[in-house]
Amino acid sequence: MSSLTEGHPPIGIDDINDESKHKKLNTDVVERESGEREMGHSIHRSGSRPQLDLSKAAIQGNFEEKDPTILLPNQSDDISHLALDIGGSLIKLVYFSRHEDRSVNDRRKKSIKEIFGVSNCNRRSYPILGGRLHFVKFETTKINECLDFISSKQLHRGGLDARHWNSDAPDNENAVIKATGGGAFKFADLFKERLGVSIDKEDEMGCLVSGANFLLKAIRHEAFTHMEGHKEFVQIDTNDLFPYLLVNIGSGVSMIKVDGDGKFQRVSGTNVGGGTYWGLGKLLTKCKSFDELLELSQRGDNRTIDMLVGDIYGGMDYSKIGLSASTIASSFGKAISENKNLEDYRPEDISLSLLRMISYNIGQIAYLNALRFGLKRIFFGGFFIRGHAYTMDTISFAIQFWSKGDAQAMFLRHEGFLGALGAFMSYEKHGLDDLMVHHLVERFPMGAPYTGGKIHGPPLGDLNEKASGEELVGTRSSWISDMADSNLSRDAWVQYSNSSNMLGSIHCKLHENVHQLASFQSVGFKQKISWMEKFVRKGTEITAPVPMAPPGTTGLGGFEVPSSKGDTLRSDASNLNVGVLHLVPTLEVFPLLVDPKTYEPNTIDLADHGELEYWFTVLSEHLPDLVDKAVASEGGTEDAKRRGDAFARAFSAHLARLMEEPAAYGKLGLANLLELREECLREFQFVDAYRSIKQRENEASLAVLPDLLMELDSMNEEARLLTLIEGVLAANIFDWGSRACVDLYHKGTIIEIYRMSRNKMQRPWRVDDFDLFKKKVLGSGEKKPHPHKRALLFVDNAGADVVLGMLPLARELLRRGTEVVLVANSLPALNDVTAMELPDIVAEAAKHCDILRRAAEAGGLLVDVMINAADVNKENSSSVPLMVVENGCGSPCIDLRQVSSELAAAAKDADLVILEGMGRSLHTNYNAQFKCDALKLAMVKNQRLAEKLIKGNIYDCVCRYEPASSDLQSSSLS
Ligand SMILES: Nc1ncnc2c1ncn2[C@@H]1O[C@H](COP(=O)(O)OP(=O)(O)O)[C@@H](O)[C@H]1O
Ligand SMILES: CC(C)(COP(=O)(O)O)[C@@H](O)C(=O)NCCC(=O)O
Ligand SMILES: [Mn+2]
Repeated sequence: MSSLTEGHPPIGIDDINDESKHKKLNTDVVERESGEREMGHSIHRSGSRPQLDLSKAAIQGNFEEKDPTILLPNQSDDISHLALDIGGSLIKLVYFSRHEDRSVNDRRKKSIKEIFGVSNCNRRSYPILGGRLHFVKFETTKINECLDFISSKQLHRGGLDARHWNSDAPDNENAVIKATGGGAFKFADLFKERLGVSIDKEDEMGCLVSGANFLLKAIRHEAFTHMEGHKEFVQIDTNDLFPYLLVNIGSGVSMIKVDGDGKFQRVSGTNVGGGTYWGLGKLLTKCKSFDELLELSQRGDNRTIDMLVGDIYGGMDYSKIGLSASTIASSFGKAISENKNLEDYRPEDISLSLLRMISYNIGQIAYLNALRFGLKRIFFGGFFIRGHAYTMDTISFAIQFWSKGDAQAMFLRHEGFLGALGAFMSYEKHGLDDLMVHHLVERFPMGAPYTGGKIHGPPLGDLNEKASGEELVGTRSSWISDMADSNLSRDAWVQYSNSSNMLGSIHCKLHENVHQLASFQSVGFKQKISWMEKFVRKGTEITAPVPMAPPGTTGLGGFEVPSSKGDTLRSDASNLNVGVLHLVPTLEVFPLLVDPKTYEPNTIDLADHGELEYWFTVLSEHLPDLVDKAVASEGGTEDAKRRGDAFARAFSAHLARLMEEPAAYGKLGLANLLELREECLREFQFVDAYRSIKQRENEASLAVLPDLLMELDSMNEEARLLTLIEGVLAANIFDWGSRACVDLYHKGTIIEIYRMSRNKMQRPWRVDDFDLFKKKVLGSGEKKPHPHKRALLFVDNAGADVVLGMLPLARELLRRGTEVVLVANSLPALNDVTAMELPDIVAEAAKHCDILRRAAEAGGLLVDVMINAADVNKENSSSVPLMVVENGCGSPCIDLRQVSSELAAAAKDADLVILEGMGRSLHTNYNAQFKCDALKLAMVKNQRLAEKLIKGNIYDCVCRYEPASSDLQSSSLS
């Protein structure tokens, strides 16, 4: 909007929301990209970072410069494109980064592709690229910082895919960057001079509109209303989006009537906008930054300076025309009658009066234009809004007031980035048009600062605080050598396996007492040695404390429950409200959902403040234990400790931010919080915090599995089915994410409780549809039902949960002729088993069980050297297959709107879904309805949830069976 307001005063604060704020701009940029460690997983939604190609790295420009840019000429980073919106006040930058498919050579995957016919080919003539969209802003007065940023990230070089995106740019010589805003004209020469690129100018209004249309169609929680402090996301019906009024409040204000994609008209505008507030505010209050000015307004009282209706009418309302005494009659009007100078007014009051004046005025003009064209919906964008509650409330109030509730003001989370996004969209064949809501996953990295693959402390103490870049960067020479020495992870693993064995044996000794006690007990009861007794004796292997870093080394004793910031300014919207958009074209909606439109994954609504506070406390209190596990999982090295601290600080900062504004990252549910924690661990390079715990639990469980299977085989089918379900429920107690369970582990009693609940599980369970399920599987009387064709078993935890619970159940289904697909996480989360780990577990189990062996062979799970999955299938055509697919996520919960394409393919022939565990079947999907039969199994390991959800107690069980909706109809008809 620079065309409306030229000649701005210098502006104080710069913001880089890319991954965080950094003072040391140039070096940070390179640092943060250098931290990639191979995760060893096929990554759908990872926070992984690419390795930098450091060859021929050289300092660009003057060596004596404080923060010289380091050029990595051979580093493509697969950056594909960059687009800019250079406004009067701020430069907005949207760039895309792509990562190569790093999927590992997973034998499971190959056979899955054969079986389900999943292919990597895209039907389009050009593919939608998987990758990430980043959003960054700079002050226009600091354009050089922006150029440095582009240059250090090599964004202007177009990367490998430049030709693909822009056929006019065969090489960097003629590189062209799409840009909009007045600065695209004003600074074109500077771009040519500094970066050697030409600016391709795009129409500003067109960009605003295409940016807004993209966001409204593709981002689930983009638009929201804000009234009296209450933020509510609006579900946009993409088929009923137009027409609407788009009001972009930048330096100046544009009002655009939007009738469709590319169909719009700028119908009005005003020169009294964001630039006016900031410019006038700066003169009147001597504020140094926009945020300071906004913060002042929060403590202001505009009545000291505004002339109110009451001031004119002697304290009375002017009720005849509907004006109350407190209505502003004239902004700043009191200043005329009082004999005061500027210094006599509080800057706080001035700022508030100015903010209200401008917001009301814009609201009123917007309303008049909506009225003029009969538009009911008004979307507000532009950085003037800055996610600021009071500004939004003021505008909403104005629209509500003037339209008498007829029109609605809505705001956009990517408020200021509409134009830049639109410019990005103007590249031909960007593929974004084809993206659907389920292809996009938004992540909120904290900006882990890397040097040479190491994270140097947390970047943030408080989100309003600037990152202390200094401590992150050593001298220039050490910085370069750090970069060259970035491959530390292998050594760390070797070190870890040695030290963990040693510590493990010490702990074994410490726990010998518990061990002995357990065996005495079993002798005392004079029970014959059953698999359970063996398992109890193996108990020390399971409950022994995990090797930990020496106490106190993580430097974090406890974590205060984050408290709301009260009336201070919310953290800068652009720092954390807008994340990095991951474009994952392989994600799909789970095809067995009855109605994906009304599906809501979360069971607990965190909009309830009491609920929010409770879960925040739970997560905060779990943090020290999690950090210990995470640090131990990386060998307890100094580097791991530092990262542990950094992770804890970053996650606490997330919690604090969300406590302050729960909807800051979109609609917040418990699943989002649990996933955020895992993502945050990954950002700080904790690949799998519970790796060794999972391993030892798997081993202990596999050792007793043959005996369990024998015991099961001695039962009749009715008793067996019940025992199997009991087994799943009881084994769900092995959960390292539950505070109560972790306490049981530490006391060494978890196995006792497991044994107890397994030996005498009390039916009826709190939710008990077992008889219904049994009827469906076994039939009643003479009538033998058809077996299910294919069952999807969403498995949960490693160890007993999967080995002694879900695998035996899978085996029973296989034996009855049902194909079984084990659905497991793509990435680790707590102690959940992953799809990568499952084939080895199955292979081990198959050694002692023919049913599992044949099925696993038929499913291509036992083929180490894949000959040809098709042949294997032919050979085993008599066996129903057991398969493993990844679910596409790395969280203890699952959002079925975004699952892997292989899961979606496997679901096509499935007629039974079994969801197991608290995360997948209670926190999420408890109320999900499926087109096929569904069984939800979990032990409730949290007292509050038990009370709330099932009016029961901790350790109560849920066995919820819901037949396919068509079955329901036929049974109600008969
Ligand atoms: N950190 C900031 N620095 C300057 N202005 C800011 C900042 N944050 C929000 N603003 C507000 O945003 C306005 C610029 O909004 P923007 O949408 O970027 O418009 P433009 O394209 O005209 O620069 C400023 O005039 C000011 O009111
Ligand atoms: C993280 C979990 C959902 C994992 O449970 P699972 O899905 O493994 O059964 C669960 O442990 C949980 O909700 N924990 C937090 C609550 C608590 O500590 O009581
Ligand atoms: Mn779990």
